[in-house]
Order: sequence, then structure tokens, then C-alpha cells
Amino acid sequence: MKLTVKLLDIANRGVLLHSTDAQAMRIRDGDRVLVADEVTGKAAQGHVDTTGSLIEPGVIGIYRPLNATLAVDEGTPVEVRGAERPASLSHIRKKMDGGRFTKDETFDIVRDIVSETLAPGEITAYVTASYINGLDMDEVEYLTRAMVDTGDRLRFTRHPVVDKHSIGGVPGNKITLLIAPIIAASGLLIPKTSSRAITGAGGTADLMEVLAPVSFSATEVQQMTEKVGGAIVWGGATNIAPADDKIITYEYPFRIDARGQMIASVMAKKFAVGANLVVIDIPVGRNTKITTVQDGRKLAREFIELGERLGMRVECALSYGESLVGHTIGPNLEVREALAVLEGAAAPNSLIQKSLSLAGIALEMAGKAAQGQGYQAASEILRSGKALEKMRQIIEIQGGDPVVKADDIVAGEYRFDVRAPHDGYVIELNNSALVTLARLAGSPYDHGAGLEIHAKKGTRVKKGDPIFTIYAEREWRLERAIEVGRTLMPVVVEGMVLERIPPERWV
Ligand SMILES: O=P(O)(O)OC[C@H]1O[C@H](OP(=O)(O)O)[C@H](O)[C@@H]1O
Ligand SMILES: O=c1cc[nH]c(=O)[nH]1
Repeated sequence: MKLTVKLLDIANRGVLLHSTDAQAMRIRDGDRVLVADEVTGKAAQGHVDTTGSLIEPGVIGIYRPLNATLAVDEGTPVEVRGAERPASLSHIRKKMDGGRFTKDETFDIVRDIVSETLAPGEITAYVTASYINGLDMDEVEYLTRAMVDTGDRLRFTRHPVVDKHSIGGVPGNKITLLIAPIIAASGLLIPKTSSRAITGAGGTADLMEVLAPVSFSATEVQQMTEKVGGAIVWGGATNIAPADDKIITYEYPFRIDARGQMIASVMAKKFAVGANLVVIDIPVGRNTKITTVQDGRKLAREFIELGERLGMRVECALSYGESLVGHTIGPNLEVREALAVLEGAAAPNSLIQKSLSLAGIALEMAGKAAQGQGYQAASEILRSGKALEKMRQIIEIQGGDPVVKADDIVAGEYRFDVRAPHDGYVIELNNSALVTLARLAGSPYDHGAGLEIHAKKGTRVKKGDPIFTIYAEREWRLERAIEVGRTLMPVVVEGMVLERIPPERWV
């Protein structure tokens, strides 16, 4: 059917058809059409929305991303017809039925995710099928390579390039804000790309955004790293492994992180930045992604094997994931805590020890410290102020305020203290429930939202002592977090009955 173009500033890769035209072509909402400009020979596929009133019959609304390929002007006549369903859908169906992806099938899917040929529901189906039926090591390697090959890569002339990554799953895991500057201050290169929150309430990209912009091209990441030794950026903006962030977008609402996808996601980012040496943090504990040490060791072997296949040396650290890292959850609160440590604070111990241990492994791997001396070397870099100085350079080169201080960063203005219902010891702080509360309070989108934990597991409390504080930037969000928190019971003080229905009210 010949239709006339109307350009629409809508951000998905679709088109708008009048319902009478759609009916005439036997096309329904969500179907795909092929739009072709016969003069230029350019053609592009998009998903269909229909309307009875927003455009006239005979007109096709072309959304912005589709026109990036088509490059037509308003009023151009185009040929529109129903498009074939992409082969990727059959591959995804195969995984739903428990099959294995081949290398070519994986590339088809990843290419279609990057080009937005697959619709959101179809990507969700892909993620779900991979989550339920898993990927073996060959499939993970195909996925990693496909993610890298469909994006940009960094190529440094100086080596080694060092990188670290956490699989996440433990709240408050702000360690990259200490590790990256420590490694860069030692003279090594660390082009750190991070995701936003996946299952948590603040990913490293969300945190770094409090201090400086995090959206850069791959070339800019390389230039910044060459200049100051490191950068901490959002992988989703770089076109480095661009499929990764598109997939994570569909994991976020379910708070899932499909294992094979997670390994590929992490390793694709390392491979694409040209890392030679990689340290992986695997938090282990109840209510985290990896619940047993045995499974943590298995995952570590998988990371190491994939590293060998890709030519990267990988070491993993199984870390304590039963309890949050430090005392804070949510962008502003976490950044304030991390900056305070860079400025010289001697606590919190969990944050400092974990960061120094992982930075130490990287320093040993790179030969900057003798075996067994990495922790000490990292500690000296932190205590000397060199890590703070390096962090300021990283913040500045990314366009932030280099003289920002921990105290400049404030929590949301609405707050609620959750207090101990009686004397006793805190015997349970449920990671997953804490994340739920932080998300309800607005984290990570509202940077000031989150939690500050005053009494971690094992702390003795008296009746009425604050156990944690919920912060929010909007009153209604705080109210919602309080309401849900009353039923979630994220904290248990010894001596309480195991379960009370309806639950004990917060005081
Ligand atoms: O939201 P959950 O699933 O906890 O974890 C996701 C976080 O873990 C990784 O951290 P890093 O980049 O190694 O600092 C990711 O990049 C992301 O920031
Ligand atoms: O970067 C990351 C970290 C954890 N899980 C992922 O899928 N990607």
C-alpha cells in the first residue's frame, strides 16, 4: 500500500497506521511492516501501532529511530507491506522448548536486539527462556562474542588493561568507587563500564552519575582512560556491547539476572574494553544471586574458563553477601559513604576491607604488588590520599565537580526511622527486602532515596533505637515504602516470635 509519511518524535522503532489502512493490509497492533522509499531504495522494518484519530487514512507516522534508517522527509510517498517475522523468534522458541542456541542463532538474536527488530515482549521472552532453561558454556561464549561484535571496542596501546566487575546481588556494593581510583592511582589503566541497577537499588552507573556524567562514546572512554588512568561510565551509553543494556532493561522489573546472560554481560564488557586482567566479585549469601559457596566456586570456574576462551586472565573473589556492604543503599547515600572513605574515614570496615581485598588481587595480578601484598599496597594508596586525588581526576574528566566532598551529598528530605520493638540483637536483615524498600522509596531514579542501616546483623539494640532510616525525595514514595515495609519485616530482633499475622507494627 502506498502511504504518505508524517514524521513523529516517538522513541521506539515503530510506525503508526490509521486503523482502516491497517485493516486493509490485514495488519494488527504489534505486527511488523516493511517501509520502503522506492526513490532512494532505503527500507526499514518497524512495529505497528494503530490509531483511529491521530493521523488520517493514507498517512503513515514514522517514529524517530525508524527514520534514522529510512531518512525520509515529511510528505514522502512510501510503500508499506507486512514484513516477515524474524528468524530470531524461531530461535527463541527453540530455547523455550529446552533447545541449544547455535553460534549463528545467537548472532541473529543479538543483532535483532541491537537493531530493535525484536519488540520488548520478544526480548522478555528471550530473557525468560534463557533464565529458565539456561545456557551452556558454548552458548555463553557465542553470546559474549556476539555482544562484543555488535558494538564498539577499545584498543589501548599500553598494557596491561585491568578491570573489575561484580555480579551484584548484595546491596550497598559501592566498592567500584574505591577500587577503580586505587587501581588507576597505581599507574594501571582501568576503563570501567558498569550497568545500572539490575536486581538492586543502585548500580555503579547510578552511583557515579551522582558525581559526574556517565554517558560517553567508546572513543571518549578510551581517551579519558589514557589521560587519567581510569573512567567509571555507564555501559549502556557507550555502544560497548550495546545488546547488554537492552537485555538488562527487561530483567530489571523482574529482579532476575539469568546466569548465562549475566556471565556474558560481565565478560563482554571486559572483552570489549580490551581488558587483559580481570577480577570478579561474587557475593555469596542468602537472598543474593549465589546462595552457596559451592555454587560460587562453580561460577568462578565458569568465569575463568570463559576468560581463557577469550584470552583474558580472570581471578574471582567469593565475598560475604549475607549482609549489605557498608551501611547505605541508594545513590546519594552510597556515594557519600564511599567518598568519605576516600577522604580518610576509617569505617565502615566491610566497605574498606572488601574494596582493598579486590583492588589488592588486581594489583597482584598486574605485578604492582608481590603475592600476598596486594591488600597492603591498595591500603597504602587509599591512606596516602592518592586514590582520592585520582577519583577527583576521574570526576573532573567526566565533567563533574572535582572538589565535591562527602558532606555535600545529601539524602532525600523525607525520612522515617524504623526502631527496635524491644531490647535484643538484630538477627536478620533481609537483603532482598531492604532492596525492595529502597526501590519503593524511589532509588535508584531518585538519587536521594535509599536506606541507612544503623544496626547491622549482630548489633545489640535497645527498645526504640533506630535500626534503619528510609529516605525519599517524594513524600508519597516514603509512605508507600513504610506501608510495604510493615508487612515485609526486613529486620528481625532476637526474641520476637518468628512470624506474627498480621505482623508487628513498626514503632
Ligand atoms: O543491581 P545488582 O544486580 O545488584 O548489580 C548490578 C551492579 O553490579 C555490577 O557492578 P560493578 O559495575 O562491578 O560495580 C554492575 O555493573 C551493576 O552496577
Ligand atoms: O554487569 C552485570 C552485572 C551483573 N549482571 C549482569 O547481567 N551484568
